[in-house]
Formats: sequence, C-alpha cells, structure tokens
Amino acid sequence: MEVIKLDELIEKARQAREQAYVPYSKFAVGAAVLTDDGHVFQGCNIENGSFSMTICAERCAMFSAVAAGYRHFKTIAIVADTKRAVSPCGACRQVMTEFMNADDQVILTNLNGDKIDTTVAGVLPYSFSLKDDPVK
Ligand SMILES: O=c1ccn([C@H]2C[C@H](O)[C@@H](CO)O2)c(=O)[nH]1
Ligand SMILES: [Zn+2]
Repeated sequence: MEVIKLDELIEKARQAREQAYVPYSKFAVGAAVLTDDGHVFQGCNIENGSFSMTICAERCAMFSAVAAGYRHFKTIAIVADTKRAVSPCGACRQVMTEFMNADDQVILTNLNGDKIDTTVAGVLPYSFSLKDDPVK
C-alpha cells in the first residue's frame, strides 16, 4: 500500500472542497480522512434548504469511511478559504472522538497554506466517552 504524505491528504481535502454544495452560506469546506491502511475518504459540506439538515465536510468524510467499513482513522485534514486555518465545529469534534484516538492527528488548514498540526484531544480536551460509564 502506497504511503500517503500529509501534503497529499491536504490536496485531497482541497479537491473535496470543490464539490461543496453551499448555495446558502457560500462557505465551502473540504476534508479528507486517512485510514490505518492508507485509504483516503473525502468529504465536503452539503447544505439543505432546511438548514439544520446540513452536514459538515468533516462528518461527510468520516461517515463515508465508516460506510465503507472503516472504524478508525489516523489523520483528518480540513480546509476552507479562511483567514486563519479553519476550525471544526463541536459536533465534528465529537464524532472524531468516536473513530479516532485522543493522540491521532488533526490538520487544520486554509487555502493560504496556514497549517495547525494538532490532535483529537487538542481540538476536544476532556471529551465525553462511554468508557467513563461505570456500568460498562
Ligand atoms: O468545521 C466546519 C464548520 C462549518 N462547516 C459548514 C457547515 C455549513 O455548510 C457552512 C457554514 O457553517 O460551513 C463545515 O463543513 N465544517
Ligand atoms: Zn462540523
């Protein structure tokens, strides 16, 4: 299996951003997740006239990987045309905790090339986990 470089994953996120369906916000976001065996899944934000039905690029990419049978990703890269590296919303951070480990890699970037190389715990410290449930 070919080893994918971080720059290639970011390029996949940029390509996915081109597919964003954003007639309402005009704010296009792209994401790409890397699985343990080197597969890449892309996602873009997809809006809806019933606004709350919108899905973010990050969850689109993660759910696409899950639908293909993957249950763990080691890296997610996110890109938007923002002044600072784009930051994922709370819902997407929570979904990351379901399918990634606390020390797995989260890359926040923008079209200017600003880059923040952080982790799941970095974007969501003290995250909720069912592992804390004493009944389990
Ligand atoms: O991290 C984020 C934040 C927002 N959006 C989308 C949702 C909506 O389509 C638009 C504006 O919130 O950006 C994402 O895709 N990812
Ligand atoms: Zn989100």
